[in-house]
Amino acid sequence: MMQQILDDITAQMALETDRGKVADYIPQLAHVNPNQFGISVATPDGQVYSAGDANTLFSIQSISKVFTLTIGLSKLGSTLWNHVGREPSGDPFNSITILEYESGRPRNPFINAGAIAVVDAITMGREPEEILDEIIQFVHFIADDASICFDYKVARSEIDHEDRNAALAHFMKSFGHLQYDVDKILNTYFHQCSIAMSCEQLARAGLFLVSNGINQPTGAKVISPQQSKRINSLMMMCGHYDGSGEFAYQVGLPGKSGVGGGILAIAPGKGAIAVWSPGLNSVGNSKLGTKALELLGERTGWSVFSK
Ligand SMILES: NC(=O)CC[C@H](N)C(=O)O
Repeated sequence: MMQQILDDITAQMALETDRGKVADYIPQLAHVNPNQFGISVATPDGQVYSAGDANTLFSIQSISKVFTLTIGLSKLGSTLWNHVGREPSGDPFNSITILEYESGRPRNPFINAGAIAVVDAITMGREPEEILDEIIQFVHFIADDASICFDYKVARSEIDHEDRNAALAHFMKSFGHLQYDVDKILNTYFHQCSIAMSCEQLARAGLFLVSNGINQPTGAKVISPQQSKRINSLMMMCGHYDGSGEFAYQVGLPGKSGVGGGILAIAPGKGAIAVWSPGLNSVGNSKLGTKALELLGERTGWSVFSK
């Protein structure tokens, strides 16, 4: 049944001619072939269903912000919210405007400024290498896969074109809102965004958010039930930036997108869905990925707003 749904969606996506636009402000991502599409669903009973290019590695980009938020919440608990807010911004992911009105405190952990503030919060005096080691080990733990690694070419490409993110970070620092060296924080941030994963790996990594903080197939206790619920609610409200309302309306699931064209969506109690197609819509979210999740929602009835 699930396999059939994924095969049907993949066949339908192959017919799409308008596939969106690959992110080119990170030159290394501009080389990715836009004709690719993959989808995987991991369920708490340990099954993984896949179709299309589900084993191809892609740059998870902002989906990594879910992982650093999880690390931040487990390390700092509710004091994390001294560093970052939890309201939707209604602005693009790299916008600077509200930062000035709100004294350098980013609206939420999923816009770039908020994710940079989370990196600052979890730095705790350490060098980027140490924090990155913690982040990648955490990803290995939740995905139950030690082969996952950074894509250093993508990270380098972002460092070479860092102006906007550097502006956000310096602006926050000018308000006293970042504690550590901006270059080091950005170095960590760009590497976390460069992590390369397949849909299968990403769907498995999302399983802890399906089952109240526990990855059921491995038994790994990742985070408390309350924190898991809260991460899901942040994904619902803020995971697609200024496209979050539309995504909630069309799909009805907590989700987090990245400019690499991936989306991780969580159907609590049912499954984690990872979808990837590199072409983006006008607000920087995967065009076919969003469409595929709409179709999946229709076929499965997996929306947190329906029964
Ligand atoms: N939306 C995204 O995926 C943005 C992440 C990207 N690394 C950036 O900072 O611009």
